[in-house]
Amino acid sequence: MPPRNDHELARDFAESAGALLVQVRGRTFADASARKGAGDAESHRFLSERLGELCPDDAVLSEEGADDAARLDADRVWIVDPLDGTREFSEPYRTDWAVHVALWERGELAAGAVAIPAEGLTLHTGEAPALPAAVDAPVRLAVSRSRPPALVQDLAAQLGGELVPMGSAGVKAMAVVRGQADAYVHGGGQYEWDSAAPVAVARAAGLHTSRLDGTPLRYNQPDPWLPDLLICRPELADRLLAAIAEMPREAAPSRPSHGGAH
Ligand SMILES: Nc1ncnc2c1ncn2[C@@H]1O[C@H](COP(=O)(O)O)[C@@H](OP(=O)(O)O)[C@H]1O
Ligand SMILES: [Mg+2]
Repeated sequence: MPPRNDHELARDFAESAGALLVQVRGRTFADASARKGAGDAESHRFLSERLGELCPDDAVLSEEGADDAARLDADRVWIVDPLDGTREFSEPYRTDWAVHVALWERGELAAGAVAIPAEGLTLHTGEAPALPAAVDAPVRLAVSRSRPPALVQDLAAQLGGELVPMGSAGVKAMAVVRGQADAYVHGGGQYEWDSAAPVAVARAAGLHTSRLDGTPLRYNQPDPWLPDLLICRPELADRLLAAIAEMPREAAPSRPSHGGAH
């Protein structure tokens, strides 16, 4: 059935790019570095073509594409990460990688989808799952498996919580939506495409989303660097924000050079 609205469009884009990535992964199974390059490039090309075909009047901000300043005057901008968790995609048998497709419309995220193709799962803003009931147990913090920020390790120690390491910003945010973790706390660097779709889906599911200082996450900014975020169950937001405010400030991280939109 053809998509009826922007939520379903976002879901279809993410799901079909994910299906393509599953094929790329199979084809390049023996060569991790070829797999990374082919995954990023082929998913980006596919999404650019589909967006151009189905939404020709909308602007696009993609991790793998050249940034076009025209997006700053556009009413609708698709913010996409064609392959989030590229490192995990390149490792055999891991399932923690994702495709992010979000739609920003006149100042706010209007729709979004996160596909986790290796699990055959796509979560989207048109049909966000109900949050599992809260349980009285140590807080579980989803955290990067390859570069866990010191802030999150200190926070877990302070709260008596547990770290749940995994790859991909989308997979971590969806772990909170799915009840596999209670919060995703990130500091030290990221771009808009890493969090736009995950944040859209998390909001639709009723989660708290903000910067680490509690201020709103803003998208389609001139500079897409958006270095920190908190996504958590709503009943934990005040406690986590208060604890984060007490943490010693880390030195500003050096910003990595970026070969795509920046
Ligand atoms: N300090 C940092 N600076 C820039 N990007 C970062 C970052 N830490 C994490 N990211 C990005 O956030 C995504 C999730 O990372 P992680 O799995 O380590 O939590 C990755 O996206 P990509 O895979 O699209 O590059 C990664 O590049
Ligand atoms: Mg990413």
